[in-house]
Amino acid sequence: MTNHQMILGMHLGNGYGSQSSAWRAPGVDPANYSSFDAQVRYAQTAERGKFAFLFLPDFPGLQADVDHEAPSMTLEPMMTLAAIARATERIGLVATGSTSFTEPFNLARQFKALDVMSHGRAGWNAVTTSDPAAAANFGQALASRPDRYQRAHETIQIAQALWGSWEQDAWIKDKKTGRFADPEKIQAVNMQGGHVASRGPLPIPPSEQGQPVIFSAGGGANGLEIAGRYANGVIGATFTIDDARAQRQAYRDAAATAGRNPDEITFFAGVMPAIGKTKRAALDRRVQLAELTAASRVPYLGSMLNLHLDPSQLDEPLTAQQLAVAAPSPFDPRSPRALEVAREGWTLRDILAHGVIDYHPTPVGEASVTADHMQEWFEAGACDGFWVSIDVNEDGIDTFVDEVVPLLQERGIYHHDYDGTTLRDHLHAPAQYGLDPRLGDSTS
Ligand SMILES: Cc1cc2nc3c(=O)[nH]c(=O)nc-3n(C[C@H](O)[C@H](O)[C@H](O)COP(=O)(O)O)c2cc1C
Repeated sequence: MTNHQMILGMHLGNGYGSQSSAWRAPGVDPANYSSFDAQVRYAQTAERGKFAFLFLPDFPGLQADVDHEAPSMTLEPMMTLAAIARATERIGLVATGSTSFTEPFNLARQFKALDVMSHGRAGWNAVTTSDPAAAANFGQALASRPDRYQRAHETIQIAQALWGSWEQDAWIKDKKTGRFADPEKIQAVNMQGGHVASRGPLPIPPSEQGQPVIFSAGGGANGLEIAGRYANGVIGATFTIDDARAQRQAYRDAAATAGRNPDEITFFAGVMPAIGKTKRAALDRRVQLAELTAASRVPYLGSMLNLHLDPSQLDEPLTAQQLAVAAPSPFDPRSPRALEVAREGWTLRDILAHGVIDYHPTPVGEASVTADHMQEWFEAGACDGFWVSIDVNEDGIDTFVDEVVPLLQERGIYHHDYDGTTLRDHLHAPAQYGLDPRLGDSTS
C-alpha cells in the first residue's frame, strides 16, 4: 500500500477496557458491561480522534473466570453497533460474526441492515469460531477445521451474493408512478453449498458503500486464504516489526493469489499502549490494574523465560543466577521481549506491567513513546495502520485521542479529518457490490 498515512481502528469490547480488571479501575462504573451509553461515549471519543472504525470481537458464550474478571466481549455486537450507529456519523462499525454458527441469510441481513442504518459504515469480521464451548451453545460438537473453513467460504460468498441481490437502482420509490421497486432488478441468488444454502433475494437495498466490508483476523493458512479472497481489512497478531512485515506480505501475497490487487488489503498491527506522565506512572497504572491477577501470572512468566518462578518473588527482580540461565521460550513469540525487560532489572510485578503477556505489543511511558512505536512500525512497512486496544476505556481513549493522535498528526502520518463518509472510503477499499467477479464460485 502506498498510502503515507496510517489508518486506525479501535478495539471495543466489554465496556471497560482490554485489561481484565478494568472494571475495577478508578472512575469506572462497574455496571458498564450492560451500559450502551458508555459504549456510545467511547465510540464518540474514538470518532473525535478520527478513527476509521470500531472493532468488536465476539465469542458466542461466556468465557471469563467471572469470579474476578469481566467477560471480554460486549453483550451482543450487532446490538451495540446499532446503538452506536445512531449516535455517530463517520466512524466505521466492524462486528465479529461466526460463519460456523450463523446462517448466511441472517448474517447478510443483519450486517446489511447495519450498513444501511449507518449510511455505509458496516464491516463484518468473519470468524470460524474454534472453541468447543461455543459449539456446545448451539447443541453441536466442533466441526473439523477443513469443514469449518469450507463452510466459511460458502457463508461469505452467499452473504456477498445476497448483498448484491438488489441491483443498485432497483429501489424506485416513486410516489407519482406508484412504483416502489423494480422486481426485474431484484433477483434470487440460488446458491447451494455443501454446508449452507440460500435462495434469496435479501429484502434490503444497497447502502451508501454498496455493501459491508469484510474483515479477517488470525487463523493460520486457512485464515490467510479467507483474507486473500474476501477481506479488505486484516488484524494481525505480531510482536516484532520483522514478523509484522512478513505477515503483511503473506496477506498481500494471498490477495494476489486470489487474483486481487494486494493494495486492497489493509493490514493492521495491534498495539496496547500503557500511557502515563512518566514511565513510572504508566507502569503504576498497570500495576494497580493487575493487583489481583499479577501473582497468578508469575508461573506463566517463568515458562516464557524458561525458569521456575514463584509468586513470592513478585516484588523482586530476577536474581543474577536466574538471569544467567534465562532463555526465551520458543513457544511464545512474546518471550524475547519479556527477557529484554527482565534484563533491565525490573521486579516481576513491573515486568508484567510492561504488558509482556498482553496479546499485542505494549509501548510504556509518555504518549510520545506510543507515537514513536507506531511511527517506527508504520515507516518500516510493518503495517498500514493499527488496531488500538485501550487498557481502561473511561479515561484511556481520551488520553490516546488527546495526546497520541496530535503527535501522529504533527508528524504528518495521520489524517486531521475524515475525507470520506463510508468505511470503504476510510480504508481506501474499492467498490464492491455482490460477489467479487474475479473469484471463482465454490458453492454453486
Ligand atoms: C486480533 C485478533 C482478533 C480475533 N478476534 C476473534 C473473535 O472476536 N472471535 C473469534 O472467534 N476469533 C477471533 N480471533 C481468532 C481467529 O479468527 C481464528 O479463529 C483463530 O486464529 C483460530 O483459527 P482456526 O479456526 O484456524 O483454529 C481473532 C484473532 C486475532 C489475531
